[in-house]
Amino acid sequence: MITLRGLTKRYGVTHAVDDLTLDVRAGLVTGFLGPNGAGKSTTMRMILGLDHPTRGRALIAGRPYAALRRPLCAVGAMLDARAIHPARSGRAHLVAQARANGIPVRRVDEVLELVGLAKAARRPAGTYSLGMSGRLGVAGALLGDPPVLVLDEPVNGLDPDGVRWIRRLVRDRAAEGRTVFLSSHLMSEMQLTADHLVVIGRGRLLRDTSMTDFLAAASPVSARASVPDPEERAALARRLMAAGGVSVETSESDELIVEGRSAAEIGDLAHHCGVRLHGLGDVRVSLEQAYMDLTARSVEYATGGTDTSAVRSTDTGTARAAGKGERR
Ligand SMILES: Nc1ncnc2c1ncn2[C@@H]1O[C@H](COP(=O)(O)OP(=O)(O)OP(=O)(O)O)[C@@H](O)[C@H]1O
Repeated sequence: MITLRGLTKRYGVTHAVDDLTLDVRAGLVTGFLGPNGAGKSTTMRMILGLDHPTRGRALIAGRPYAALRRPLCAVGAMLDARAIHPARSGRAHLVAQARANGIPVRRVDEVLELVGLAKAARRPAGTYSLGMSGRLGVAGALLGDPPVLVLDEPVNGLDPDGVRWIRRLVRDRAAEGRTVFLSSHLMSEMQLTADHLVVIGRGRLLRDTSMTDFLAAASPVSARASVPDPEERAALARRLMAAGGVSVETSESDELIVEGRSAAEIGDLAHHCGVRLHGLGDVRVSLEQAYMDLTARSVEYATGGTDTSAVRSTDTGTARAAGKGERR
C-alpha cells in the first residue's frame, strides 16, 4: 500500500502538490489522472524519495522510501523511460540496478525476456526506440519482484501489442494482491485497465473513487433498448413516457434511447408488457467524458479547440461517437 498524508510540494509560488491525503490500495490497479502540470509526476517522485515534500508524508508499506532496505524489492518504478545512459546496454543498466539491490543477475535475463527485450539487451540504450525504452523501464520496475509498482505513463510510445501487454501485466500484478499506481493521459486505455481512480487538478485531490462509481456518478440514468417489432417498440415507448421524468427517442435502427430509466427498469417493463427485446444496456459516459467534465476548471494548459462533446458507451460495450442518437 502507498499512503499519502497531507503531501505538499511547493516550487517557489507554484503549488505542484497541495495537501494530498489518500491510500493507494493493494490488489487494485489505481489510475492516476490529471491535466498537464497537475502534479502527478511530482507526487510519484515524492513517493520514490526523489523529491522532498514541503509538508506531509509519502509512505510505502508504512515506511518512507529512504528507509527501505532493498528499495527495488519493495517498490518498482518507471518515471522517465529515457533516463538511461545512452552508451550503456539495456542489460548492463539492469545488472547495475540488480547488484545495488542484492538481486541475482539471472533475474535480469528473466525480466528482459518478460518485456520482450532479450534480443536487443546488449545494444546501447541510446539506440532504443521510445517503446523499447519503456519496456526497459518496466523491466527495471519488475526486477525486484516488488509488491508495489509505480508507473508514470507506461504505455507512452508502445505499439498496440505493447499497450495490451502492459494492461495484462498490471492487471495480473494487481490480481496477485500487489499495489499498482499508474498515470496515463490515454483515457480509453485507463478505462480498460484501472479499478480505481485518483484524479488531481492543480495539485489538489479532485476524486478518489472506484472506476464504476466515477462513471456512474457522471452518467445520467439512461439506457438503450433494441426492440425489433415496430408496434411493440411504439407501445413500449408510450408506456415509458406515460410516467413523468422520462424522455424517449428512436434511433435510426430499432433502438429506443431512454433517459430517466435504467436498463433493469426497462427490462422489467418490457417483460410485464410482453415486448420482445434484442438488446438492452445502460448508457454510461466514457471515462474521457467524465474526466473532461470533472477537470474542465483545472486545466492549466488548455488548447482553444478542446472538444468536450460526449463520447458514451453502453454497458454492452458499444462505443459511439457523439451525435449518433446520443443523449447528452
Ligand atoms: N523542478 C521543478 N521546478 C519548478 N517547478 C516544477 C518542477 N517540477 C515540476 N514543477 C511544476 O510543478 C507542477 C506539476 O508538475 P508535474 O510534472 O508534477 O505535473 P504532471 O501532472 O506530471 O504533468 P504532465 O501530465 O504534463 O506530465 C507544474 O506546474 C510544473 O511546472
